Amino acid sequence: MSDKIDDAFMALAADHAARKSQHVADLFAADPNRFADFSVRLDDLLLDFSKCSLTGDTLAILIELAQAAGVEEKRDAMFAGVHINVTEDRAVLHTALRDTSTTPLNVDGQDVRADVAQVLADMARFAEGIRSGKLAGWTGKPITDVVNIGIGGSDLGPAMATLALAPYHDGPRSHYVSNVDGAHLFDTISPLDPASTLFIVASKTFTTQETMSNAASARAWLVEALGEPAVGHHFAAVSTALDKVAAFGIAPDRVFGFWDWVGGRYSVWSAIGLPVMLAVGPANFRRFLDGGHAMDEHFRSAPLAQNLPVLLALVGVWHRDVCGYATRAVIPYDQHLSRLPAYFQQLDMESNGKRVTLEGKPVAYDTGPVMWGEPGTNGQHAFFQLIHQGTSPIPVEFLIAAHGHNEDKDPLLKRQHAMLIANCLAQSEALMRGRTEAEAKAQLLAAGRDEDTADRIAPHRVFPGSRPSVTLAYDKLDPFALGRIIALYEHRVFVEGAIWGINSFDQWGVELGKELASTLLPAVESGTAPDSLSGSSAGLLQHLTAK
Ligand SMILES: O=P(O)(O)OC[C@H]1O[C@H](O)[C@H](O)[C@@H](O)[C@@H]1O
Repeated sequence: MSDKIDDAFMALAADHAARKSQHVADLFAADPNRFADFSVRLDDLLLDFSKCSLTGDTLAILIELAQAAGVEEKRDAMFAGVHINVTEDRAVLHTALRDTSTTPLNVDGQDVRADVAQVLADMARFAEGIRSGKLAGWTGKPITDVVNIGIGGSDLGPAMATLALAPYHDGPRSHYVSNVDGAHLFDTISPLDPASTLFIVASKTFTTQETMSNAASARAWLVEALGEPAVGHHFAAVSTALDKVAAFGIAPDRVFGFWDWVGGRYSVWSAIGLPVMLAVGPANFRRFLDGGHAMDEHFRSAPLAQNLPVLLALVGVWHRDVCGYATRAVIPYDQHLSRLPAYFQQLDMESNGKRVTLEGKPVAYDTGPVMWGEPGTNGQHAFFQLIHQGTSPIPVEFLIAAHGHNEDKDPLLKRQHAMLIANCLAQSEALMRGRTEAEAKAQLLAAGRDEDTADRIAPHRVFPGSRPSVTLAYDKLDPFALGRIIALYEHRVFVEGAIWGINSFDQWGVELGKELASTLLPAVESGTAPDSLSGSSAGLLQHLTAK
């Protein structure tokens, strides 16, 4: 870490220490412009971070920190195709997947623009064929159900986006199978008709154990019902490893490629998005890409102090490294975003859950926090107790649309959307404002409780307040808005990783478990624990394989 970065962190720590007992409500009282000063817009997308404990001075130091960490230079290197993923020696160019410009973009001597456009055109042709019924199943029945078999980045992105875009879903029904637990595949396909089912085998590497075993089982199910020759009509594949796909026996015109410069958790914009395109159609998929591109342009051009991904990241760094908060919750007040927390968990935690710098040295500051969440209002009735009154503050990221999709259909549904907004605002307001013991007691007395009871109960009804949250508000969750939100979070992860000096684009931490699982499979099947196994694992293996 450079001296300038250390200096900035030291200045932030001093600022935090000096204002530790300051209540955010007092910051609002002191500054009538606080909302305007601590919120930023990109068209209808508004990021409000005024309910966090930052002041203008804090923000100025955070911007210096971003400059000292070289965020702008690193961003430009990413967009230019420099191999910033140094441990895998790869460029990081998911942004190229949503860019329609024709200016050449050379990656390792190859202009990727034409490749991207070609795969998108192939996907659209295939999607239109399936959606129109022209590309039918083996017996001539049109495809009514699409089952995506993939895991991690080959599952979470398209599954999240398909659900998010449910109001635009006019293609075949979508299903997602990921878990190696055969129950996932079995429960999904049992009710389906093989003659009208299409499987998409989605795997960047085409070696992932879960996906390969689910694909083999799905193939066997299909062959048993329709015979071997039917396979070609009921399978498609998405991968960077085209040689391995060919070995699986999927016809080349049903194979959609992508490239090693697209990370798995950044791949929903690539052919991995095929099931989304099948669900909502190529035009809506294009709008999703356009939304991502709009955020890319903003990220590249807006000054740091007005840059949404940069500000979201700086607030994240403030909470993680200066305030010391170990987790952050993402709570979409949008039922269509109910898979967003799971998607963000991979995006954020697989990217920034790192303990060494780009140079392989231990990091000097805490890196990625635990990210978790559930949709609102459900979370309110489950874990919000701890967020309001637990001993460790948890920064919350609220997402809310000004308009729902159904509100024009029925006044009751319009009212429900108003209730959704009211609940979302109420939560962030309550977290920030809190309730003092005197207020709690006065309320109890007003409700007719006697003095002794009020004294006894009041401490339990105190909310400390000053609990941080940001709110991301948008007009309506359409494909464009979704693309913008996803790209915003991608770039936020990038900026945080750049400040911490880590590689946000590898994932070596998932390897050891995978290696051990493949060596343990024969032991589980034979019931004999290898000598190298710890007493615990050997004991468990014996217990699980005893009969
Ligand atoms: O797409 P695949 O090659 O099958 O990989 C699926 C997933 O598995 C891996 O273990 C990685 O941790 C993920 O980043 C990846 O998205």
